Amino acid sequence: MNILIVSATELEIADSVPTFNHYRIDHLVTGVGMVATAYALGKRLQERSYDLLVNVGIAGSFNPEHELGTVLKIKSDRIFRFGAEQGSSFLPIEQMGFGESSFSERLPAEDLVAAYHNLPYTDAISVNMVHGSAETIKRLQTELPKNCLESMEGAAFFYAAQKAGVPCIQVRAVSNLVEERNTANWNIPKALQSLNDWLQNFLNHQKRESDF
Ligand SMILES: O=C(O)c1cccc(C(=O)CC[C@H]2O[C@@H](n3cnc4c(=O)[nH]cnc43)[C@H](O)[C@@H]2O)c1
Repeated sequence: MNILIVSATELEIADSVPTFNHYRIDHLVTGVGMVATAYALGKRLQERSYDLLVNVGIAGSFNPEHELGTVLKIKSDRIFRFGAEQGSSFLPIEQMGFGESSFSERLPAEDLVAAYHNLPYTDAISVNMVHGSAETIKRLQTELPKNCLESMEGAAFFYAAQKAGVPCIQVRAVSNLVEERNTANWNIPKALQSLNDWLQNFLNHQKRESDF
């Protein structure tokens, strides 16, 4: 199985580069945000073909009970607030007739190993502006699924993969709660450790399985 690992930053995958090299697995660092991700992944998929795209990264969680470092797989991811204001309400892009805002994982024909299946699923939103106002966050906690995560790339990753017709999965580790901005509460090292532990375990099992 020819796998491409996709992350927004070098930092998010740095600890796993020796594993990528060992198995000759490609990786792509897109830059932060949906525009950078869609461009970089779209370009790469014009140049090379893959059996599976794996987006990994850190994320914020809307669930205040989430322990930092928790690793989750993303079932579907939505470009947040993609549409138009209509008076005091919001008109989604779907209702405007200009496309879609929500995109999902697509599993490959070859079964994935237990390291993937054993992860809990959640949904996510992708934002251009990280939420940091207590008022907005309180409202979103009632609107979004309880364990919803927030990143700046996931929906664009699924979008580019869907456009190219390539199976795709997304796995994120919680680095922070989505709360009034206070980066002193973040634990990026813990999230990176659990994300990369998971990634290396997944690749070790998946590559061994595929090679038999
Ligand atoms: O300094 C800040 O306010 C800040 C806010 C969000 C992210 C960062 C980063 O340095 C990491 C960028 C990277 O992390 C993902 N991420 C992590 N937590 C969140 C979040 O709460 N909301 C949205 N994105 C988040 C994101 O996908 C970026 O690629 C610094």
